[in-house]
Amino acid sequence: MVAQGWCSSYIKHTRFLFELKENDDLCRQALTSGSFYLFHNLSPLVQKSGSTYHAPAISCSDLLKTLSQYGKDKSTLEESVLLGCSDSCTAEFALDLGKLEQSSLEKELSAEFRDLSKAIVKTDGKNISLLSRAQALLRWHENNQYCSKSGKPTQKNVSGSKRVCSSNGMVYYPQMSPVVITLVSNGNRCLLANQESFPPGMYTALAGFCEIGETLEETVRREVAEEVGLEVDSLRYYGSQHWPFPMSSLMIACQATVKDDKLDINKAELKDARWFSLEEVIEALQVQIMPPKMADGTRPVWVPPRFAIAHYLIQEWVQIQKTRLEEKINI
Ligand SMILES: NC(=O)C1=CN([C@@H]2O[C@H](COP(=O)(O)OP(=O)(O)OC[C@H]3O[C@@H](n4cnc5c(N)ncnc54)[C@H](O)[C@@H]3O)[C@@H](O)[C@H]2O)C=CC1
Ligand SMILES: [Mg+2]
Repeated sequence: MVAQGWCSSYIKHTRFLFELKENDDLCRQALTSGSFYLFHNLSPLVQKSGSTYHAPAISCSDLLKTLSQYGKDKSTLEESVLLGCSDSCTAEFALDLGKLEQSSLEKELSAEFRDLSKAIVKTDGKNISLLSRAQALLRWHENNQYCSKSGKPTQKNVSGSKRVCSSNGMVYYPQMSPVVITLVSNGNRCLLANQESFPPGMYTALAGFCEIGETLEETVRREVAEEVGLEVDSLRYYGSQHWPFPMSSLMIACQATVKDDKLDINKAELKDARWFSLEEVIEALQVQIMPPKMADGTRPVWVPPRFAIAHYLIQEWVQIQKTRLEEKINI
């Protein structure tokens, strides 16, 4: 049994959450003293402060007061999913109130439900990962209410770490799809691509879903060959990020090099792909997102903003190029 308030270190937090995930009674108890991030049909509740959004954590007592206005009681809390815990080990949950009327809820809570893909640009870093995780988990539960084998309903455990089929006991765990995102470099220049579905003028590193049975390295080699007709020569892991759009993905970012740089663009996948010099990439990193059209009717090239791992992957390439240049000058 874990008492509240005793844990402060990362390991203690992790063990606390581990118990909550699997122990329904303990998690039910944590619900009554937890804090809640609210959603409405997968749009998070946010409050504007200046030009940024902040997701308010609603206490259990405040939430129960709000729910009571709609004739709901504490049994509604069990529709929540566990997200994590605060430094003082208050369990944090996400709850979708999509069945209640949106505008009256917004008035009641003095905040708004905003589409995450739009709100994310203005949301602070810690809130972005929390809301991404919450939305992905809520969406997974919404989409997995029936067993794919028996067609019978599945039941969520209290924390939401799994669903179990009521007829055959099959256990379903929240899923995400691995995606590689690769910044290809030929030494002096890097390759950025644009897809039909991207906002106008946005260029980024090559991305692609892993296929069943592939290693990460195989996916990178296949995607680069498929999309731009190049053979990867070397590959280095950079970092990863959970990405909630359009479903839940684990973005695995890599730096790759190629020897040959003649592009053969797959037009079914990409609208355009180009080699960019260090100066051009530095310029693109400085362009605001969704820039207005220039005098000639085109838009300046821009890259994904700071909430996307692509941004940091591109920044790292710039840093490496700058260091190389400095080393050359110092020789
Ligand atoms: N966080 C970041 O920095 C960035 C994230 N991305 C994300 O990467 C993802 C993949 O990029 P794409 O070039 O679109 O991938 P892609 O090159 O693999 O093409 C997408 C196609 O792959 C197929 N596919 C295979 N497995 C799939 C699955 N599990 N889910 C959906 N489609 C699947 C579908 O036919 C789909 O049309 C996108 O969802 C995009 O949002 C893309 C660039 C930057
Ligand atoms: Mg792709």
